Amino acid sequence: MVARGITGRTRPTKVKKRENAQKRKRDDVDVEKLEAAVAQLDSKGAYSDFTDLPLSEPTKQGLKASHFAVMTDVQAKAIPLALKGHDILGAAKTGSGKTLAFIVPVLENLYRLQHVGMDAGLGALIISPTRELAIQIFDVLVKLGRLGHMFAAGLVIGGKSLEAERQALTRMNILVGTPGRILQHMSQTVAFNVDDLKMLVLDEADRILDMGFQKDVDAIVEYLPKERQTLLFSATQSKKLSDLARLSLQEPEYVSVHAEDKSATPKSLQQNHIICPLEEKLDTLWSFIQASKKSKILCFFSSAKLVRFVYESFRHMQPGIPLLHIHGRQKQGARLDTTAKFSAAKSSCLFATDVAARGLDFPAVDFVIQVDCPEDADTYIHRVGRTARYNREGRGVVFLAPSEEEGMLKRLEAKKVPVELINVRQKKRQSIKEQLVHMLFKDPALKYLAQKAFVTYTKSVYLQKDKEIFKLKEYDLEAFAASLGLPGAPRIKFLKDDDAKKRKQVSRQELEVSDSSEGEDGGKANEKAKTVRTKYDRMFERQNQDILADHYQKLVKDDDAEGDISTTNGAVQAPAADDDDDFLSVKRRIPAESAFSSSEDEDEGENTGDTTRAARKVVHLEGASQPLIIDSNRREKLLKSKKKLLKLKDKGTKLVFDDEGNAHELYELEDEADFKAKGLPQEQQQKYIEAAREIVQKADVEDKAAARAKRKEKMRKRKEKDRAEMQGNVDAADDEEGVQYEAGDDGEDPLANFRADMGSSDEEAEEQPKQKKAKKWFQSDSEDGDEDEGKGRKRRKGKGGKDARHVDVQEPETLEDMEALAAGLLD
Ligand SMILES: Nc1ncnc2c1ncn2[C@@H]1O[C@H](COP(=O)(O)OP(=O)(O)OP(=O)(O)O)[C@@H](O)[C@H]1O
Repeated sequence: MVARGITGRTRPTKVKKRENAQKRKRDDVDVEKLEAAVAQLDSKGAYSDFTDLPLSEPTKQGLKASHFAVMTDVQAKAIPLALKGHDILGAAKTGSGKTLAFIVPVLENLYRLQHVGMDAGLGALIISPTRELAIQIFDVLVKLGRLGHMFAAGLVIGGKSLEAERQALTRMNILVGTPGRILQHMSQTVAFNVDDLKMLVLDEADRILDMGFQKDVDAIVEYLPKERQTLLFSATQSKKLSDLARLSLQEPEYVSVHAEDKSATPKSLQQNHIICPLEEKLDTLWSFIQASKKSKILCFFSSAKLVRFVYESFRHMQPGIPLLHIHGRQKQGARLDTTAKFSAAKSSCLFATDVAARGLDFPAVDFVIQVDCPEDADTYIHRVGRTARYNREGRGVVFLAPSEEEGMLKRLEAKKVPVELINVRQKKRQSIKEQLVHMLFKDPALKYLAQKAFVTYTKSVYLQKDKEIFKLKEYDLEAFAASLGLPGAPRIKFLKDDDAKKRKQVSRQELEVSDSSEGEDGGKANEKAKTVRTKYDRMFERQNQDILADHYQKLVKDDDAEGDISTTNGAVQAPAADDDDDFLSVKRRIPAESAFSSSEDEDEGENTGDTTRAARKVVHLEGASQPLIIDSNRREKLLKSKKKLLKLKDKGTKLVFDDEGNAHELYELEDEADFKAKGLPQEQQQKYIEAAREIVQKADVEDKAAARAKRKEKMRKRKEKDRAEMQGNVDAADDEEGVQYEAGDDGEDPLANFRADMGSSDEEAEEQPKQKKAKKWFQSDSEDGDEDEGKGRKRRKGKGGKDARHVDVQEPETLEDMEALAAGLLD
């Protein structure tokens, strides 16, 4: 047999061509003899050894080399039937050798058909529910066929390059794989030819045919020829007609070797159960492991997260036995590594999900501990079947919560599984709760894992079909969370949703009641209607909060936890109005700004339940007469801004100092007695006004004289300057020949006009450069915009000299100026 390991497990053949040809000749002779022998075979005969059966030389050699001599019951019954080409529905206890019961017929039937070589195509397809089991089957196939068989066998389980598998698939005669990957190749690999398939085998058939694989398996079967032999094997076989129809079984033979047995599990298996509340599971498991450090233990949990949490936390506590873990979310390499390690180990503890429950043949497992209750009796049987295999001894212990006991035992009894109650020695039970709390406190990742473990466990229980066993309300989830080291039970969305749905129903019913009883009890009904979810409830429901972040935990008051717990206790409660208030009244922390506050005091007494009032605070500012009340976010921010705070402080007062250096306010009130001694108030007022007027008049005369002197001086300077300029211009004109000033129509020099104006009035001449400014004062809006008129005025002025209506004025500076200006305008 050539095991062309599609997954890299290659065993190259170096048989020479000549030797091959000789072998084929020999095989042909063998096949003829074998066909005749099989035809003679009594399919229901009593055979005990493999040698009793008409098997090919290579198979015989393979069996011998693997030390398989005596057949197990299932092998003795199933192999003769299968050799004769019957479809088989085989059920036998765990560890009873079902694998050989289908591997031997596969090798033999294809051998007799000489379905071998590249051109033959796929002759047999073996489907397994898990990768690990597929690998195990492939190994048995290789082991048995390695001596002399010429088949090419392959393994397709995913996790490897699809392309590499494609290349090898076309040459395969026997293929082992998982449903998903097989279907992928059937639909995508063009050269994968299954048209001539002779045998289809389903190991753990009940699992492969159930909901999880239904679609894939149906699709695979569609690709296969109807004329084929089909073998189904499992420890827990269903005989559903619908399943048989789906697989086109033709008059199948039922091989149920242990159907008459008292027990559905191996006799060498000792089975017990203990009553263990959820919150005591980890303590009990830890104590058990501590007491069995030399054993090989396999522990089953209901979720991958729980497996990871227990593995990680127990590892931290150094149990003194090698720990391993396996679950479906691990990478293929890690899973294979773990199975190999556990198989090879003498003492070890493997934490696993049900991915390791079926078919895996770990040698010499001492204990199977079902820490989480299995979903049904079949799962129990498969799990516990990892020990006491092929007549070896083994022990199974299942932990049952008080609420699970009755239901589970009933199911086990119905399946003929004898389980005996034992007690845990309380003296030997160690509590690891404190250690877990400490570890979770130090390691947030572990805490997160614990939260996830809690949620997935709760979810798995919630989703269990058998409600006679799994009653979520009966578990103390708070205590369970505490036993994982968690400070409280994480809020669970599906419970919350469930709760919300129930609450909705309750409130709807209440509303209906209130509608019908309106008028009678309307007020009360309204009050009840208020208990419908608030926007905060809805807000929290919107979050993806399978697990809540810490700050949510703090924000969400205990009502949420109570909500969950109340569900578990069977009481459906609408949240109390107070709870909402609790959420709203999260106290605001106000930073102490010592630089600005001389004293601070919490105004707790003002807490009226209103958000802002609840956080009210009074701050006394230095230099402020009024205390500052902080009762809003805006005011809180104000405390941080020095600039804004300055505005709140009082303004300073201006002081004057007397000769002795004493400070006085600018306006100080006179002593009343002194004031009265000076006479009546009216007389004093009159006197004050007269004195003030005298001072003002005197000051006015002085001011006017000073202003006049200043003006005269200014005028004198200007005249001197103009005279000097005039003199300079004339000299320049005399010097420069050809430069003529253009005369007006009347022959006047334009500059002459200008000079004449200057000479006409000293005052006007003085203000000439300030014309524009003068205009500003007296020009009306209309004049300002009337450009044409201004031009016309200039024209008139240019032609006829000075405009009669035009008065050039200077900006008035004193009262006298104003008077002079007014007089000029009137003229
Ligand atoms: N005829 C035999 N003689 C000796 N050992 C055998 C024989 N048949 C099977 N065994 C051994 O018995 C063990 C269990 O076999 P196998 O895994 O086929 O059991 P199974 O019935 O498929 O169990 P499960 O239901 O758990 O899948 C294996 O270790 C196998 O090597």
